[in-house]
Amino acid sequence: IFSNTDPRDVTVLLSLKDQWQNTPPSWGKSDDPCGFPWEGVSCNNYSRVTELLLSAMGLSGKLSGDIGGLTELTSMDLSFNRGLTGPLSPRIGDLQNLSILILTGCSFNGNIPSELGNLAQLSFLALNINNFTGEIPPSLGKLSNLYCLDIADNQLTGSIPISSLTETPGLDLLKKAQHFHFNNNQLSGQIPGTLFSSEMVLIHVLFNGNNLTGGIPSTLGYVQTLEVLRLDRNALTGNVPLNFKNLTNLTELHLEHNQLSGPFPDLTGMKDLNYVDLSNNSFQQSQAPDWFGILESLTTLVAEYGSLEGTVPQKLFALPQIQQVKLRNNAFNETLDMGRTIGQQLKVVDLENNEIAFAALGSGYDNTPILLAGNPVCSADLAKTNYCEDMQPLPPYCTSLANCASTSCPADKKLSPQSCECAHPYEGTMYFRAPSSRELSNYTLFHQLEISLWTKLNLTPGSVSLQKPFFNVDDLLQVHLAFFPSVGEYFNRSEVQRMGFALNYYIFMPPEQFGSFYFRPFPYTFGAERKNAISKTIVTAIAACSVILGLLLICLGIYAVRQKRRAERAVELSKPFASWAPSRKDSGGAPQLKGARWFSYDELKKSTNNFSEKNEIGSGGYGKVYRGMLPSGLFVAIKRSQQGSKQGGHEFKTEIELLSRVHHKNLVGLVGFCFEQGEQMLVYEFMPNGTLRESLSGKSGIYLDWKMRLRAALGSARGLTYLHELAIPPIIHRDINTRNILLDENLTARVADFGLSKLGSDSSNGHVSTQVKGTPGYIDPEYYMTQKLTNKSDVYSFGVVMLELVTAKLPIEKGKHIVHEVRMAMDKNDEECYGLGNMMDPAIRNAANLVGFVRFVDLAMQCVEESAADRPTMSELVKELETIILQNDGLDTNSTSASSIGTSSATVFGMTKGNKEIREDLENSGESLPSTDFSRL
Ligand SMILES: Nc1ncnc2c1ncn2[C@@H]1O[C@H](COP(=O)(O)OP(=O)(O)OP(=O)(O)O)[C@@H](O)[C@H]1O
Repeated sequence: IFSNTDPRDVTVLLSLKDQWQNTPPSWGKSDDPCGFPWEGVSCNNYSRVTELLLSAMGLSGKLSGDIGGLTELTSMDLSFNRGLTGPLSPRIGDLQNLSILILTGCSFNGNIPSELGNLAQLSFLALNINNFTGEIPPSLGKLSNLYCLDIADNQLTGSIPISSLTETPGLDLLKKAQHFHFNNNQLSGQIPGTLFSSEMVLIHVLFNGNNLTGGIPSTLGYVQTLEVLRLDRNALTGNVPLNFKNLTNLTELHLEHNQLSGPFPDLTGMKDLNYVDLSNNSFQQSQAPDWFGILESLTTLVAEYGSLEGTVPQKLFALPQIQQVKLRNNAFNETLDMGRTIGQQLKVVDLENNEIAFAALGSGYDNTPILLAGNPVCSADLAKTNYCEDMQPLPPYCTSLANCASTSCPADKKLSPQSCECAHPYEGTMYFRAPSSRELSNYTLFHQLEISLWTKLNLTPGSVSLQKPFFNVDDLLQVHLAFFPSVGEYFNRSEVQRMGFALNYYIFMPPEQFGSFYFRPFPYTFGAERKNAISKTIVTAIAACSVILGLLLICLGIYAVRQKRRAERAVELSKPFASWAPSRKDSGGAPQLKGARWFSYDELKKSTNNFSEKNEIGSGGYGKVYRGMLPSGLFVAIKRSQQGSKQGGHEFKTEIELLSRVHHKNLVGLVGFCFEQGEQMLVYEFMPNGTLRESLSGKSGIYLDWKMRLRAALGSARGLTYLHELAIPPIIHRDINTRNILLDENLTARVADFGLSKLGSDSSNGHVSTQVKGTPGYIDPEYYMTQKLTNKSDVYSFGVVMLELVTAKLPIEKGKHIVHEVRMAMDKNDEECYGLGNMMDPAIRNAANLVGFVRFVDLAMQCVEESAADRPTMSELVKELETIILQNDGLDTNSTSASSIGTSSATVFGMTKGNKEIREDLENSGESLPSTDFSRL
């Protein structure tokens, strides 16, 4: 029997299936996990399994050595399957192609196998939240490509291994690592001085919650890239190194709950520091340092249980970002004078249990709780005032169920805030490591989080419930979340998998104020399994048929009522658009569109021949795409959103307002939109010559020679430059790939699909408030890890596009990433092909002279530099591409139309299409076009 799966891999998967309980229902339904896909299994063109993604599937059992047989595996994610137990087999070290290994939130125990050190490709290793014991294997130091090492929340003991002269490896060799997450273990001994050096690029060093002793090594001060440093809750002694003040990129510093001594730390140079906690140490008695009043980014200053004396500096309260000043249990003893100007964001000043005898408090900060209980002033001037009482904090935020009146649900279900119906939500806890706000009752902030969750997880607006946020013992903001299905009571497996993936792979990014996070889902019981149980009961209880029939009728009744409610809800949801229809006089809510117009549903229906299959030209994340012809004869591409991808009315409005403002010859323009009869459609200019990918794969019949590829690169780079630098507000595309670069009738490259784009940030640090997924293979690894989105993330994706132009290969083929492959193959001594002879697209390899080839490849490789700071900007890229094009016979760089190069008839082998040809296509396909339309041709 023909099978699409390599028999070796079938054997391994069958063995896993036997060892595990609760595998997805599709497992075992066929003997061909690639061909008749088993959920969570992905394969390459060579029938080998490359991905095993089974996060939060409720799996239980062991992971035996058989897994070592999946030798082409590049990604394995078994996270949050609490039932997975037992030790990790050393054979995991046989997975030579593994790049991502995520076993977070399972119950694996025993030692971390030292064989993991053999996985030379590994870039992401997450073993956190398990029961691993023993020491950190020094062999992990051999993982020279490792980007993230997360072994937090285990029971690891021993010291942190470093390399030695006897050639034992150690973690000091991990020069590419950006994340050392070792927190909440039982690690002991000193933090080795040689662990850190100036060559390292660490962003997060999380060593909190261990038993580390000795001093903080001054070498940490050399790691200039550091952004978050957590050494709290250890037993560290000695002085804070003097060179700490040079860590100018640090945003968060936790040194609390240690036994540090010496002078109070000097953090003067930390201009980006926004959160600092130095509480519960043994620093020398001193006045408050100068930096209290000069760190402009500071939001939270905590230095409780110390021996600061003298005055609390006035300037501290005037810092522009300051929200919390927590200095209780110190020895401040002079008059408290907060001055006239206080920061707009100031939420709490806690100075309880100091020795303040006088306070000059004006009226400017009536709304800021100032806690002074336990100071002499409370027995004198301020006695019996609010300042001296225990303040009751406002209740924390909870998603409102006020609309659902007093509806209650059985114990196993919960009330959906969106439909007010009882359902089985997908639940979990989200932990935020460094939120910039400490306000737990802030409606706007938490509601924004809900909106970003339902938008990015493709859920119905309002279907996220967020309960009682609080700061836990680790000072992480902990939030309970429940996601409700849009239809019915249950999510299906692929929906749960999709949400789990988005939340665990940082594809979802919360609003900027929340910063980095991790998510721990609760096990989910799927509806189908329940139904199975029910159906067995039915079989054994055939005699009760009539009762069941009766029940069914009742269900039908309930269904009808629900449908009615849902319809009412849909009407309600579209209310913001009621004023859009041109017939309405009220234009208060009308979108501010520039050059795009409103279409009625009937108009678009007619233009696509009733959305006929023949008019379908593709489909993507948003929904199906149809070709349509307007009465004017203009061809358009109509993107019709499918059920899951519909947005809230206001969001849709904001999006089209944004899209309609963007006009550039290298961008696919928005012609209009439709928001009617429950439909959301975007109408774009039609690009008759398909996508760049279709040209490179030969599918569209359009052959692009070297010069045309250069033009395509320049054109799309110009389009992107416009988005980044000229659009107001600036836009980061976020999903640049060769499917989103289209070719118009002149073969000019036009960047499309801003559906995933959101407003770029005006601020230079490039944070944005929401995040969306990009396309695997094109996603900037730095963005992926840090969740900080900048224009440079587009530059990375564009670099991948440039490599595709050279090789015609997909960015990930046979589990290998194009960037890595090109980097390995590059050979500066090979003047002609730069070492890429075997990788180049044969269609251009044999051409006589590829002028500027080496420069082009170099440029592409700069774009895909690991660190965003090393990549060029889009406008720099445009200049470089123009220079390369000029080298090519002094071509006119003003034309970015690929066909305008050279003698077009000689270089364009395939037929390119213009409007006329499309019409002919339609006629030949026998498709009926509205006669009125035809007469205008
Ligand atoms: N303006 C257009 N003109 C012509 N064809 C288009 C146009 N826009 C999209 N298409 C076609 O429709 C297909 C689907 O496009 P769409 O943008 O919805 O998805 P995608 O970019 O392939 O994937 P994703 O939504 O995941 O980014 C494209 O591959 C392309 O063939």
